Amino acid sequence: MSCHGSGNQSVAVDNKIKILLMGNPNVGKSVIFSKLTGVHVESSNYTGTTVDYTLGEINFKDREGVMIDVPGTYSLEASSEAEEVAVALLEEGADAVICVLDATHLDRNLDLAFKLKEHSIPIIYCLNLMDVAERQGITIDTEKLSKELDGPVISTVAIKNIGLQDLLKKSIELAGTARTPEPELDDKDRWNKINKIVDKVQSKVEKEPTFIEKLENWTIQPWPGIPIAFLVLIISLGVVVGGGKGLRSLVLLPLVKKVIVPLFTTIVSMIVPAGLLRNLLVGEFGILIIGIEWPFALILPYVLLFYIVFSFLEDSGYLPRLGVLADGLLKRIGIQGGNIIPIMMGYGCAVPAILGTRAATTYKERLMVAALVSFAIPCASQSGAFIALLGDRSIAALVLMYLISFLVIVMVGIVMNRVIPGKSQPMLLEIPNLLMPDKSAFKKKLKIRMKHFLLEAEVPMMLGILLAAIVAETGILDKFSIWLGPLVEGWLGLPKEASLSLLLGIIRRELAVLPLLELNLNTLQLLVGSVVALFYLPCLSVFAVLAKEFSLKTAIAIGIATTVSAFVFAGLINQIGRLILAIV
Ligand SMILES: Nc1nc2c(ncn2[C@@H]2O[C@H](COP(=O)(O)OP(=O)(O)OP(=O)(O)O)[C@@H](O)[C@H]2O)c(=O)[nH]1
Ligand SMILES: [Mg+2]
Repeated sequence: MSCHGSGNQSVAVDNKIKILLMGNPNVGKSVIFSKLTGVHVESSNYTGTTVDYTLGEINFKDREGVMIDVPGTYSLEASSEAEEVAVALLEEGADAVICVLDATHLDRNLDLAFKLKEHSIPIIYCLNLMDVAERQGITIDTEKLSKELDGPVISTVAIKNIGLQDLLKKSIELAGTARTPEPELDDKDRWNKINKIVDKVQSKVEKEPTFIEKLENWTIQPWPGIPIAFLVLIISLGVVVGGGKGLRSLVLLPLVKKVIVPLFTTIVSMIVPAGLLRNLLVGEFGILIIGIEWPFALILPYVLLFYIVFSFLEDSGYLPRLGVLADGLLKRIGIQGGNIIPIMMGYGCAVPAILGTRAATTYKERLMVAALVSFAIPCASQSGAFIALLGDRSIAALVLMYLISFLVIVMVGIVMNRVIPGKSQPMLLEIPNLLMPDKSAFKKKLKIRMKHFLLEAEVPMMLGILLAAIVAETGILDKFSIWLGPLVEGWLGLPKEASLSLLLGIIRRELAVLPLLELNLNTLQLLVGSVVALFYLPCLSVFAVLAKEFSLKTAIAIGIATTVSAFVFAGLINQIGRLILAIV
């Protein structure tokens, strides 16, 4: 059983042992949870991966219980929505708390441990990331630590499943026992106590820094961090764009065009008589022709490669380092460097990116990041469509489109920073250790993301294509085109058939791009069409998540703002482009 919570709802669990997994962000709680309950939850090497709780069942011998993966928190004074969830869960009570400690940052982690001690729930301390601590020359005497904390301490390497069964056993044994809450200490006393404990239990041998440790330092300083960031960007783009193009033109397109499409056409022509139904199936916009080619041969390779690269960057711990380097730039538009993670996530899909903003410390920042992501950041499917559309004709046009997107992000950021009341607050941007991504976790993550893409994107895409086939076959498209003529043909300089993009773009963002593939456009028209698609309406799922996380009014306001921008910017590019072409 698994259950994902949302916000403030209470977790009622009848007669079962209830164990909370708590700790600072990025200490391995979600990995421990997934291994002990068998319920997969996302883990990543940065703070704030888990922004809501998940419930899973645990069994040990004949005892049954539930475990709850709680969002990471530094203190028990909630400073973000994700932390609010953590505090609410603790206040609701449990039979035991597993306090997960990062063995490489014992002092900082003990701060939360002492805060938990002020509650009466029994605590089991899980000293995780012991492999990384060892790599860094850190040894911790767990027996001494256990004495100091007056509770069991179990050392673990969660990703290798080391120590987790012991942890579960101890937690179940201790669940429900009584513990006297300890008095609250003021900050100074608490830190004195923590420092004394760390001195007693921890020893560190100074070693010559390893290459990874050197890289850890290099990647957060402007030199050589910025050149490294560019290198990472170029390699990532090479893999996604180059690899995607190769996969598409060498494997998928020939397979679809030479094998699947002729096969379907032959079968359908044999069974279905010529007419509307046959056209819907295998005609110009046939669901069995375009419905297979667009999602599987054009979009899928880019989405797959994007998630391979992104998941690698995510699990290696590199993304927050980019946040440090971009902090200065992002601060100018009123957001902290840590928000680079939801922004980068937006290049995959805006939905998890908007949910990820729950880790931001102020409402203003949450709203700004969510709006930026909905505004001008193309999702992976849309990028795939752009590469398919522009990449083959003109790489310069493709680069120009991403530059426009970047410029608009900066402009929108500056405007929102002025208009939205409130201030952004310094956000604790913790820099994780650089880690080699765990293979099995990586594979699982990729599988889940691709499954999600197939269900959430491919199905609506095929429905959109069916709609396209219907409007094209029934003549509705012609009427729609006449109606939109002044806008599409006059202002944007596109052929009237491009109206189909506007119609389908309501369903999914990449569907605002793909119909343009069939229209023989010149490079300027391609760029104009792409810019319309870039800003056009957020897709339905993004609209829904904006309404849920903020309000319907906010979702509508963002939708109107992006759509108006789509026509204004694209039209201006068309008019200016024509002027330039006329002069040249
Ligand atoms: N090397 C190593 N990596 C680990 C270990 N435990 C977890 N990790 C990695 O540490 C990172 C953080 O793990 P998560 O489980 O996402 O951390 P979390 O505590 O749930 O973080 P939040 O959800 O942000 O609070 C991931 O990249 C894990 O693969 C471990 O024992 N050793
Ligand atoms: Mg987590």
